[in-house]
Formats: sequence, C-alpha cells, structure tokens
Amino acid sequence: MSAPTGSSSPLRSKKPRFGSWRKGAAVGSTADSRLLDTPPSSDFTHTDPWRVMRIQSEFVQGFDSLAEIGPAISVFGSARTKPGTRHYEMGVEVGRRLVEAGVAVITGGGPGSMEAANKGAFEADGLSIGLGIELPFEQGMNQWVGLGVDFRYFFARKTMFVKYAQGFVVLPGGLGTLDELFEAMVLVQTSKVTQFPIVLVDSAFWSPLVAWIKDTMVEQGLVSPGDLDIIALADTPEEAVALVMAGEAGNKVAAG
Ligand SMILES: C/C(=C\CNc1ncnc2c1ncn2[C@@H]1O[C@H](COP(=O)(O)O)[C@@H](O)[C@H]1O)CO
Repeated sequence: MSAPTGSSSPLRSKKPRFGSWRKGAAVGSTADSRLLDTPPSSDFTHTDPWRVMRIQSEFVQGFDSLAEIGPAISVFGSARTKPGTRHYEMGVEVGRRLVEAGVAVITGGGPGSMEAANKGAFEADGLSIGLGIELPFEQGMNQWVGLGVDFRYFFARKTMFVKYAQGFVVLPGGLGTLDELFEAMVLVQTSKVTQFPIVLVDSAFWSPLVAWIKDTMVEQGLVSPGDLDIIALADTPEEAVALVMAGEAGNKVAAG
C-alpha cells in the first residue's frame, strides 16, 4: 500500500515546525536534545548561520552604543594622511569646527585623516567617535577617539556612518574613501536617505572626478545631470562645515 498523502504522512511530524524545514527530514529529535547531545566543538562557530548571529550582534552593539549621540557628521578621508600635512591640518580643523557647530564627529577610528578629525573634535571637547574595523594587520583605534565601537564587517559599520550622521564631510582619500563616498551618493540618488549633504573638501583634488562624472557619465546618460547636486565642493574647513551644517544637522542643533 502506498503511503497516504497529506497530514497523516509518516514523513511529516505532527509537531509544529519552526523556521525552515525539509520534507522527509528525520523526526524524533528536538532542538533541546540536539543542543544538549552535540559534542563540544568550536567548528560550528565558523558556519554561516553562526556568522549571522555575529553580524546581528554588531548591529545591536552599534545601535546600542550610538543611539544617544545626538546630531553628528561623519568625516572620511585617507588612512595614509601624515600629521603636519595640509590635508591632516584640514581634518583637524574640520573636526574642531564641527564640534563648535554643535555636532559629534564620527570617523573610521583609524590613522590619517580619521585621526585628524578625531583630534580636532577631541581637543574641542566634543564627542569624538571612532567606528573601528578589524583588518588583517594590527591597527587599533587612534588615540583621539572618545567613544569607540569595533566592527568585524564593513557593511555593518557603513550602516552606522549613515544612520547616526546627518551628513558627510569627505577629505581627499583613496579607495576606502571613494567607497564610502559613492555608497552615500547612491543612497541619496535612490532616496534611501534624504536631506543628506555630502561635502568634498579640496576642490583641486576632487574636480577631476566631478568632471569625469559630468563629461563621461552624464554625457553617456548613465547618471542624471541633477545627480551632480548630490555633492558640494568646498575649499576650506570653514566652508565645508557651513555647507554640511546647512542640512538636517543644523536643524537638529537649532531644535536643541
Ligand atoms: C592602510 C592603513 C590603515 C588602515 N586602517 C584603517 N582603519 C580604519 N578605517 C580604515 C582604514 N583604512 C581604510 N579605512 C576606511 O576607508 C577610508 C580610508 O580609506 P583610504 O583608502 O585610505 O581612502 C576611511 O574613511 C575608513 O573608514 C595605513 O596605515
């Protein structure tokens, strides 16, 4: 006799199932018994489902640590900028002026322009935040970070830069800086974030990139001419801070 179909099939458990399940999977064990019977091993911590728990915990930790920071601006720029250089001093001044304007400063917590912006914010007695990232080589948070949060995953960290800031100031940088800049530009372009000023400091550095977007991307119809309005160029920290504070950050500061 063939096996009856439907709910009385011997292959189907009568117990309620949780999460995803496969028809015909072994029945007779419970989540409790599998947990308690499994021999101790660390192998399972390297599986993708377990990684999801770690990823989730990064979001929880980030949300928890940053929920109360108040108005903030994220500052990006090269990890390789050396103290004493023009771009480093610009970063210090950007950090200081942002604090004077009433906002916290968020950076990647690393060296170079991140360190510079944290230094300016810290020395101005402001909230100087570093969102550190685990890298293959030992790095550590720069000494000017007052509130630090460490991340394993770039994507979780990048969520925090946008979620807890009301605008970006971008100093000259390399691939990491461009990655952060273009992600923010796409979020504005696709209306995932609104009222989000993105200010690029040092027009001599950024103009060739802006010209390429205009002359090649816009020209070939790959972006709209209006997309160029997503970014603003500044030549001084004073100008950059004024432009970024003209957005939602300024409204929040004014509202107290
Ligand atoms: C390569 C060096 C240090 C790397 N340390 C970093 N620590 C924290 N955040 C970093 C680091 N490197 C890149 N980032 C992120 O990307 C942006 C800078 O990248 P770029 O390629 O240098 O432009 C920065 O905003 C960070 O968020 C040298 O010692």
